[in-house]
Amino acid sequence: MKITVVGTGYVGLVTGTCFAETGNEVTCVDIDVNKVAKLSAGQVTIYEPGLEKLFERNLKEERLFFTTSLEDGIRDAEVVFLALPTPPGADGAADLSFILKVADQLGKLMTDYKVIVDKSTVPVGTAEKVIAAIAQNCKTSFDVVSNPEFLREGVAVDDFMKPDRVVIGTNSERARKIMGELYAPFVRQGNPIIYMDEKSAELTKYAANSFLATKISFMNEIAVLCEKLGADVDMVRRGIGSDDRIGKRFLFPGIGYGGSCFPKDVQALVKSSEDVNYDFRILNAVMDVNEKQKLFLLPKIKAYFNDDLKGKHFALWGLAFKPNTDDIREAPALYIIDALVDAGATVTVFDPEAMENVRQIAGDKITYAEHQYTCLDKADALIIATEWSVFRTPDFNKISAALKYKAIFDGRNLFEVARMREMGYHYESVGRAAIV
Ligand SMILES: NC(=O)C1=CN([C@@H]2O[C@H](COP(=O)(O)OP(=O)(O)OC[C@H]3O[C@@H](n4cnc5c(N)ncnc54)[C@H](O)[C@@H]3O)[C@@H](O)[C@H]2O)C=CC1
Ligand SMILES: O=C(O)[C@H]1O[C@H](OP(=O)(O)OP(=O)(O)OC[C@H]2O[C@@H](n3ccc(=O)[nH]c3=O)[C@H](O)[C@@H]2O)[C@H](O)[C@@H](O)[C@@H]1O
Repeated sequence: MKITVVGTGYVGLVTGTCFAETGNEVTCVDIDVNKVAKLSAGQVTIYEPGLEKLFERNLKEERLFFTTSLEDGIRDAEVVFLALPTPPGADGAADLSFILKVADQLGKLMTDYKVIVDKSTVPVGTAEKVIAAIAQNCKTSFDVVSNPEFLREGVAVDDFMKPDRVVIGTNSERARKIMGELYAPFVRQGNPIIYMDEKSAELTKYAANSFLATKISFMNEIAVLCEKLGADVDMVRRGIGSDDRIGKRFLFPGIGYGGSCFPKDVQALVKSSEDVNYDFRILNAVMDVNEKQKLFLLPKIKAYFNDDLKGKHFALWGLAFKPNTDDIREAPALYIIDALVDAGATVTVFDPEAMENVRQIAGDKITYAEHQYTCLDKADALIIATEWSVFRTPDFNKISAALKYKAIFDGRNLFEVARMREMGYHYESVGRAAIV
């Protein structure tokens, strides 16, 4: 099938590449001229494990194309995916201007029937708005389908190629058939295509992200309680996660959730609720807990340095909002850096993939280390913000030799408390006994 993907960011590029991988001819459209030039020249523009191999193969075998021209991009396409930004507006509602602008352009350009797919995360009722925007000028028939994406960054290719489920929101038999054919290679017995109406599909996406964010904030509150009661959150996590009604995943406490979606999608669902006079109390609490959790380590760090961080120098391992991605959107590390600098401290950072993205926004406010151990030079203490696997079994001899104080503040509970005690570290983490 010939398809188009409009927007070649994290979702669009993975979507386009994976649909090419199942034999479709895919044209990706983006307004970012540099991005399109790099992609056309064979350079992948995001860090996603496993993407480069698929990308290169499909580019070489001429199933994957890139253009800045929407008109060229949609020509002869049966399906057009919109994988455009839906950032939070000033009031927290999802900003649909990117989507509706392209919908308007499509209405003017389309010359034959197409299925237009909302792949982006959009508020309930957006499909109707997209239909209206296209219909204003469109001379042909078309359908609009809601097909929310559930991939996680860092495992995006795997998540797309082996989805737990595919959600298709449409009342059009014609569109349903086309989408069923397109997704057939991705679904098997255990992970079906779930067909529903557009509004339910739109809400499913927000409900999924919001529930996952709720699990995280719940465990972060349990972690705070563990510290006050002298319990161990790792034990509690294992104790409750063994109940398959709760499940083992998304129960890891830390310094809060970041990324481009949980923060914006929880906020957008709260806003959508307010718009229909509903006060979504749980989600307001989820957001409040998460905001506070980002700086969970700061009081511990300040207490260790007698509430005076002026002139102190910190090594910070981890910048990306989570491991295996270069994405720093809403990364807790950025909030920690700001708090340390505001308190008069200096910071040297290291991250396996996200350094350039941080350098673009933080510039020379901080310093950047080429290696995780040179990051420790002249540091008073080490702070860990992202659980990259390369940080999980470090050379503690190098750490203790480099740090002025044998102090580690671990926002992702990487190390065993007992072991840190044995090695004589001052070790503080989230929801577990502090080693002082
Ligand atoms: N990043 C993720 O892990 C996931 C994101 N989503 C949703 O997918 C949507 C896209 O997210 P990302 O891919 O992360 O965004 P992104 O910001 O990485 O990519 C968006 C792309 O759209 C392009 N663009 C903007 N205006 C355009 C236009 N008029 N024509 C063509 N291209 C245009 C931008 O240049 C950019 O390359 C959002 O609604 C997001 O909530 C859903 C699931 C996962
Ligand atoms: O809509 C989206 O963009 C995507 O958002 C999340 O995926 P993602 O944000 O890429 O990353 P996650 O692995 O979900 O982690 C999100 C945040 O939660 C944090 N987290 C995750 C799990 C956990 O147990 N504890 C925890 O603090 C991570 O550190 C990270 O900051 C969802 O998991 C995807 O299903 C969804 O498609």
